[in-house]
Amino acid sequence: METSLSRLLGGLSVQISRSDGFLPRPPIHGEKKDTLERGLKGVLCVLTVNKGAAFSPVFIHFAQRLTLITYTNLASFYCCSYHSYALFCLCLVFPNQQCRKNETKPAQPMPFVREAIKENDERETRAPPLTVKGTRKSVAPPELNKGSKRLSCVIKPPQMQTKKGKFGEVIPSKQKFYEMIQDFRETLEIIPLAATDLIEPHRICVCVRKRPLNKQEIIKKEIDVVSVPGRGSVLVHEPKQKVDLTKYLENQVFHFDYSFDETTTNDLVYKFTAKPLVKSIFEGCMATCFAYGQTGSGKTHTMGGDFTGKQQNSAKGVYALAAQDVFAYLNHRRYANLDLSAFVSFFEIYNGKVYDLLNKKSKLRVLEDDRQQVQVVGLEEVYVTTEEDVIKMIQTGSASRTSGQTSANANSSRSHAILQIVLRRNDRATTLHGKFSLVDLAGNERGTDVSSNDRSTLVETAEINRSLLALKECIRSLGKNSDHIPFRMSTLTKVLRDSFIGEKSRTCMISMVSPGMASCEYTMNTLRYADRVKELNGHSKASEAAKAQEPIESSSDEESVVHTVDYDAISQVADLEEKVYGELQRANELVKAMDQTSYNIEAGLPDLVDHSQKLFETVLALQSAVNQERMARLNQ
Ligand SMILES: Nc1ncnc2c1ncn2[C@@H]1O[C@H](COP(=O)(O)OP(=O)(O)OP(=O)(O)O)[C@@H](O)[C@H]1O
Repeated sequence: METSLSRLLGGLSVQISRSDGFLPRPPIHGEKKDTLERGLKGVLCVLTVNKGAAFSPVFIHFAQRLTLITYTNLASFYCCSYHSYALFCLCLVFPNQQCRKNETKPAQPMPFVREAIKENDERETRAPPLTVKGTRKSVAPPELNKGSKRLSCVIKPPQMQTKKGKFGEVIPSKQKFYEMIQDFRETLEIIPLAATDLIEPHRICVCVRKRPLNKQEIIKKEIDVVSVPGRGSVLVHEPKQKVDLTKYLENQVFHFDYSFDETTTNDLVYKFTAKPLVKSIFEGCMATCFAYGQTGSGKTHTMGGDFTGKQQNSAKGVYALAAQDVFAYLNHRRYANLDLSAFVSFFEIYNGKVYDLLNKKSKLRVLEDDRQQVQVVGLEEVYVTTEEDVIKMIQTGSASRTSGQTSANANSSRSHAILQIVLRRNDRATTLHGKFSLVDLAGNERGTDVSSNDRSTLVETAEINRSLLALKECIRSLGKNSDHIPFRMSTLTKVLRDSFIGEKSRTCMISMVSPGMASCEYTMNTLRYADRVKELNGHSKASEAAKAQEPIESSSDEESVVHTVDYDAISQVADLEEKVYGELQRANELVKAMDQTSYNIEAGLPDLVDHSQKLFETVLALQSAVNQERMARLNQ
């Protein structure tokens, strides 16, 4: 059991989870009403967790004193705050050695209650934070915190708290929230990531990057609702309002492998995310680094480089930084004897179709052979020898990605862009040695946009939704070491198939979030998605066992969107449209053959009949799929 839930935070909704990522949902199901009726202050969740054993949360009420009823090898217990029912959050951690099997713990005095931040500012009891052997930093013994990835943010002791910040330029309706957030922030101990911090090896690494408020947001007097205390933690201060119009914050906390605040440079992000993957491809791995997030959250800034005005500085993006290291490693004595060469391709996937960004955006086909090897037929793979070569290609490709569109940003957010750096041996067959795919994903907010009646928007939405869901499932399957990887679910996962299979797969997802209050919902969606990707990371068996005992629950928000529209019907149309297109291209070839003076109609006839039949059948199937899709949309 994770023992690092050792911090105290007022007003937090605490996610209860085991160290292997298992997350019971909802954590205090069924207890809320009871608690409310009895007029009690909250509920205490006692976790009787024995690593690998069944997870059985036992809930007991408490008022003034805490009484543990039963526990088995108790590692930690803490209380969840649900702002409507309880106004505090309590998190206590006991060292393992204090707890013995089937032992009943004597009643503990409730040492403090810290209030949630409310608009009317009535302060409830606030006693000093719980201390362990005189230290105020954590209620957990230091050895229990060591190496933890789930460290939460720390409440500063009162003497360390700074004075409440001055209210800045914020519009009046947001002022109260701004103040509450500022109040909350003052209680956080910020531990930013440093370049000297240890880089832990991960097979799947999930992290979050917050961008600063941009000029437009500052002009609109937008408030920043995301805090990054460090050590992988991210907090979203969700502004809420009760029926009596009282404003309050719902503070949601997430934990990832790394969290990068708004001051973090691309260099530092790269160092902790993609850099370890570059090394892995020299060791024969298939690595993938994804930039995920809503439009405008900083995906392109991170991958393609930051902007100075309208000019993108490609040398400062993860693409170029990775290329730089590839060339450094190629010349490194450790890898020089492998006799490798680097090749680059750059393509985008829009509406499930692949376009070559290095070859005038020509449309490419994705084929799977008998051995389930997926090929992007005709994709230009350019031999590169310097970082400058790659930067030029990034610039050419990026320009191609957006050219001819009225809104470059809007367009880019609808397609996935993939830069691949491939290492091949300098043998006759130019054998593949390792591959690094760097992916700037389509904006995830598109996946939730189901309000449109415009078919092309729906198709776009369906495709983005489908590919992002497929991606999540493939990474989760990789984390579970599952035999079945659902890569056929989307073109994106098809072309990245070899990144999801085998021991040699490495994945990193950088989830970008916008800080503004207006983006709060999208930010939450992004963080939930990232959380799901990470959930089973590296602890397949135990998590699966626990999962089997978990009641079947409704899917998370971002998944439920899928059911709003019949995406299958839409996808079916897209697939058949693609097939008809292919058949027509074949027809073109037949026409060309017939143009030849040497053409023999008698010999060619069976082929013509066969092809015409296929084309006819595919067109009929397309017609029927279009009708089905229409019906599905009408029945929504
Ligand atoms: N970490 C950051 N620091 C400073 N500016 C940033 C940062 N991240 C993003 N920006 C700025 O925010 C704006 C939007 O970023 P960007 O274009 O990278 O978003 P995006 O997620 O790729 O959007 P889209 O999905 O529409 O392509 C850009 O002007 C970019 O320079």
